[in-house]
Amino acid sequence: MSEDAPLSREAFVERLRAEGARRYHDGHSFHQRMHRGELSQREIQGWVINRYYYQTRIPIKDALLLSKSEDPGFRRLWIHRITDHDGAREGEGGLALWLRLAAGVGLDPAEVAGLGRVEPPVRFACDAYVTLVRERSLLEGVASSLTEFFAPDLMSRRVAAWEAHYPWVDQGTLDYFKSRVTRARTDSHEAIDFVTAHAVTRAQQEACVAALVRKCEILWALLDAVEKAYPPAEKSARGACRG
Ligand SMILES: O=C(O)c1cc(C(=O)O)c2c(n1)C(=O)C(=O)c1cc(C(=O)O)[nH]c1-2
Repeated sequence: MSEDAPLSREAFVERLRAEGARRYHDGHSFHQRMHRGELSQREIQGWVINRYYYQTRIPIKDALLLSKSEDPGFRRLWIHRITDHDGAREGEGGLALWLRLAAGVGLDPAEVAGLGRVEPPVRFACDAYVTLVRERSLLEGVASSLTEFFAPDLMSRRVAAWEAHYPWVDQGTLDYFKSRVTRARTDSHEAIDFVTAHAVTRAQQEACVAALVRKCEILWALLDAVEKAYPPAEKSARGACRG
């Protein structure tokens, strides 16, 4: 078989799964420490403040994706992703739920919504996701959303860890993650169907893998920046002694 022959659907899906699984941010030390219950309230708050910026970029990148499609069928399929985050009315949707989570970890939701405490490298990483979707093809943009393939397991682990290890969190505010488990599963299946139907050449398949890899790098860079800005307590104490 020629090197340029397209992979079968099965082999292509397996390749995406393997590349994503190796790089997904569930393996990042910040998430691992979160799951082991090792984060302080300040570290959790830092994550919530900064991840909110990621959440705000999602409906913007989905609007860009919609604008790239000539197909009403695709637009009908995809458009709910904007309302999922923005809600059908003020106070509804994923962004509102995230702000409830912010209150649940002891933050002022209005301050989080103001984005004034977002670290510059977090902005840079999240904006890179929007840029990727703006500058690459519709197919690559959809492929970059395939990290959601891995999100349901991570969110389930996160809910279990927060319930077990962070009793000071208002547990009623974990609804965002609970609601995303099913949603992310459906969304990623829609995206995989689209990608496998439209990546018909080997070059297109490779471009999809590359977009997914870049998205994993973006999510990883976000956590690197959070970890740097909110170091573990003993590390910051040691830093303070030296300083
Ligand atoms: O908490 C997470 O670890 C996580 C990861 C991801 C992801 O893998 O991209 C998303 C989300 N959350 C999320 O809440 C979300 O709405 C979402 C949309 C997308 C996307 O690329 O379209 N990813 C994610």
